[in-house]
Amino acid sequence: MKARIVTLPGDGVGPEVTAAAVAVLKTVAARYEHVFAFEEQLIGGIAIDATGEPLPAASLAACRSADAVLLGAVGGPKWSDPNAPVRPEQGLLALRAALGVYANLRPLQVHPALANLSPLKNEKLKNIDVLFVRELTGGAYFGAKTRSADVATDECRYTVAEIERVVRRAFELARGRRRHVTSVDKANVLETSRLWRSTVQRIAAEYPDVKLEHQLVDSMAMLLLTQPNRYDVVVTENLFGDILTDEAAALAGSLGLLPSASLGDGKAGLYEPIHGSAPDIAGQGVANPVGAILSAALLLRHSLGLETEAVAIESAVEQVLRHGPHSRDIGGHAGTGEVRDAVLAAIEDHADNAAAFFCGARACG
Ligand SMILES: NC(=O)C1=CN([C@@H]2O[C@H](COP(=O)(O)OP(=O)(O)OC[C@H]3O[C@@H](n4cnc5c(N)ncnc54)[C@H](O)[C@@H]3O)[C@@H](O)[C@H]2O)C=CC1
Ligand SMILES: CC(C)CC(=O)C(=O)O
Ligand SMILES: [Mg+2]
Repeated sequence: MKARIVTLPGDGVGPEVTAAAVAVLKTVAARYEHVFAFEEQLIGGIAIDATGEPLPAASLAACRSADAVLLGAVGGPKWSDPNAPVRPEQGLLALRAALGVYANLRPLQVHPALANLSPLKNEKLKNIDVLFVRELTGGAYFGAKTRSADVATDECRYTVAEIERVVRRAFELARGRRRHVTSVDKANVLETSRLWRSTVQRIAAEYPDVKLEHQLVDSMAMLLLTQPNRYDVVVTENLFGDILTDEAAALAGSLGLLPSASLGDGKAGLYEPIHGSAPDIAGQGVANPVGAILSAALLLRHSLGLETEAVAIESAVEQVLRHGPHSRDIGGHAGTGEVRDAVLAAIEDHADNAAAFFCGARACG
């Protein structure tokens, strides 16, 4: 198949991990006979430096017409002055809103080879398979902001329509999994959460085959650590989802491991690791590329419909996590390039084995 993929490497480790993910996609294209055309565009701090804008019009136009967008990360100390007139993160928020990607899927699994890195005891880490569905284009990140000398406000606003569409997506996804949705809110205090909860309750009636439970976000933060294997699909609003998924990444062993897919109503999507620009390690060639590489797998699955190829990447990553090489954040000494090369080699192996199996089954020469 032919596809146009826009890459937005961004800032800090963003370019390092995006380059690894692009290398993986190029290997998949060569091996499985697809034609992926890549177009790199600016976003974030690097875009501010070049154009004064965190999301230049040319970048947005390219993203709007792409089959999928692969993003690294934005932000960093250079652009973090609280009084700065414009910030890199505004570019990412504007992109998510403009593309209408309201459902941010953040899968969490814990690889047994990394269980010792988790702050939890090993027995708590068995059978963890959670899909977070984070609302991505509403809530406090997008509400009106005010600021005077001694008071500031961030409006948290949700409409019923915004809640309905992401909650329906969560229930649909649960039907392909263990049919259990946990909706996380703060309905004992926040009006937006009471609207969230009553909307979830109403939508749940359309899915009688899916079990629903509600959980307040503060106790959910605790339960994620004490009973993480209880959860299947967790749906929540933007800010809560942002925080809970970084917490969840600690169970897996590193923030550098988790991918994400941001989807709207069409096929096109935005794919990015859940981590930020990691300024503390940027430029050293040591960032873990696994979150970005697994985001590329999600891109193949959700935007291009290439399930076999997505599984090939995921199996390759599984093999590398099992046998190494490992980057520094997960206890190894390998650089980003070494991990990338190991994943590329494992993809080739996976494809060779699949071809041998196919030939064996057909008794071809
Ligand atoms: N989607 C995005 O573009 C996001 C951007 N940010 C921005 O990133 C900047 C830094 O934010 P932080 O709170 O420090 O979060 P961060 O996610 O960049 O880093 C937190 C910690 O995780 C480590 N880490 C992150 N990714 C890693 C990787 N791939 N391999 C190994 N270690 C990794 C970092 O070294 C750091 O110790 C800020 O400007 C923030 O606004 C933060 C989160 C998301
Ligand atoms: C706008 C981003 C910096 C928010 C964030 O941390 C995220 O989406 O994970
Ligand atoms: Mg975050």
